[in-house]
Amino acid sequence: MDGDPGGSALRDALARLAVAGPRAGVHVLCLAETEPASPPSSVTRTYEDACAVTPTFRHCGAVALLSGDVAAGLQLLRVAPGGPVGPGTHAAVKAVSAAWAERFARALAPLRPDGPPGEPDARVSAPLPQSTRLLDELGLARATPASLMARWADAADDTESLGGRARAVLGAGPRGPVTADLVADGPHLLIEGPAGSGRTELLRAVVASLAAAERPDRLAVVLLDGRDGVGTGAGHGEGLRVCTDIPHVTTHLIANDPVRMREFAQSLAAELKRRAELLGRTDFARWHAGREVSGRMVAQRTPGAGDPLAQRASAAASGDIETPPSSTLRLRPGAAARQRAGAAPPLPRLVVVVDDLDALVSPALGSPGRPAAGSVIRALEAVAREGERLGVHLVAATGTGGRTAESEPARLAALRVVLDAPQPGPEQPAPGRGRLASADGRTVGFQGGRVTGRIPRTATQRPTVVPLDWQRMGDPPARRPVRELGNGPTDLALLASAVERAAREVAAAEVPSLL
Ligand SMILES: Nc1ncnc2c1ncn2[C@@H]1O[C@H](COP(=O)(O)OP(=O)(O)OP(=O)(O)O)[C@@H](O)[C@H]1O
Repeated sequence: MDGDPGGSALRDALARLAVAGPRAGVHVLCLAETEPASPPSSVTRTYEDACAVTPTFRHCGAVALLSGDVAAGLQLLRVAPGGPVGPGTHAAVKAVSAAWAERFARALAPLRPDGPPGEPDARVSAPLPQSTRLLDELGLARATPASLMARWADAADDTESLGGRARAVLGAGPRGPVTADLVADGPHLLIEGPAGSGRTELLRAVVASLAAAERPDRLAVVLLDGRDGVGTGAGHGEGLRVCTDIPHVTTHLIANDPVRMREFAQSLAAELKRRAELLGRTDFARWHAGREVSGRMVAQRTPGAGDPLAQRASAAASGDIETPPSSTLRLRPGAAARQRAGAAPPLPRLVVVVDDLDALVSPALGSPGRPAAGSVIRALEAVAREGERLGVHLVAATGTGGRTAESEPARLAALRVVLDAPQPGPEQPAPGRGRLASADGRTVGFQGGRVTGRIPRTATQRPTVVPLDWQRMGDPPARRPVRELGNGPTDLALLASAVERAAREVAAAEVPSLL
């Protein structure tokens, strides 16, 4: 491979795999210039040479030899502590070019070990970028309905997140995208940061990435802007309203109208009660597990169209009956249509996303929503306390300090993000720089993924030259600031449109609004 421009990158990528391989289940570890079907002695010699250069090879369970002028032959070997224990599978990778080797190396290079800190491989990490696009972190630079549907299909098979995935990608971390899994590590997430630190943008990224990870009839999103900053010149912009084109978003409330705020609080409390009654003594995940097993039997017992009692029992079992305070049982919007169609209504996960929680906890004197802020907070407190069992998650952003820290939504958040104060200046990172901490003490830094930026104008991107140490040869390609189209659609709009088309394609049932 000497003289091959892809060779050094490939060699470095393989050296990284020597560290990551056994954990990642990958055993392509050793690069060598051997002839296909080399005698065992030469294989052993090659292995010893490779171990002399990269001692970590010795700890690996298998070795791949790439042979021929441009590494066209691939041989997998099992390795015992003393060296290879005989030839393994042969494969021919025909007509492999230097460009292929480069692409292969680049594809392998971002693989990182996933071990606890303190182990030698935890050192392998890249510096955080100054800014990043969320779509790049999601691997959806060209968001298409097909790519989203593939993710949703994958989520349906995920036994770790029964009833729906709630996995938010926050941005770029030192070892790839940083994810907050509300099911595995939540249930709730609190984002703290001073004004201008990128809290609202991070909430938008959470909504966008939740939508990319799960279909809209398995995960619904409710948005609440705790402060009506639109038009105040406070730079608050559109708040969470820009997310309302995403089909997962069923409800958007701005805390400036006491009547609607009280209605929202009642409706959210009623939703918790409906879920509690529906689930009985089980919890959200187990309820879904049971339904998946008994799905066929339930389908066979669909009640007759002319039997109101049987219909009512079925609606109660499926959660379609609105719960008291109303003493009359009333089908929720959309429930009648679903019954006519014979489709089982979903019990989706619900994520309540709140911006400016502090403005609800301590509403400013004279703010229009002040009279009803208490009722909204009480409903959010109920979500914080009971949400885990009911499949309802809270993601809230707040300023630092003040009374919010003592509120239940803040106290009961197992996942916490702290954002840095914005730093002015061209060399400083963009807003959105912060750390994610989980309840088990793990902390990871990240640069938040921007989602309301304009789609980049790739045609005007020029090549960038970056000096690189040989130890960093396996890093992903250097990132550089993207130039945005001044008037094009935002990444969020691009994603929302693809999500909308994907939702239509999979015929996702609509989840009713809380308002
Ligand atoms: N991850 C990011 N990458 C690039 N720019 C960002 C990022 N996050 C935020 N910004 C920019 O920083 C500015 C402030 O962001 P944002 O409104 O989200 O902050 P905030 O903490 O909600 O503050 P405020 O509530 O005062 O508006 C906006 O101009 C936004 O476009």
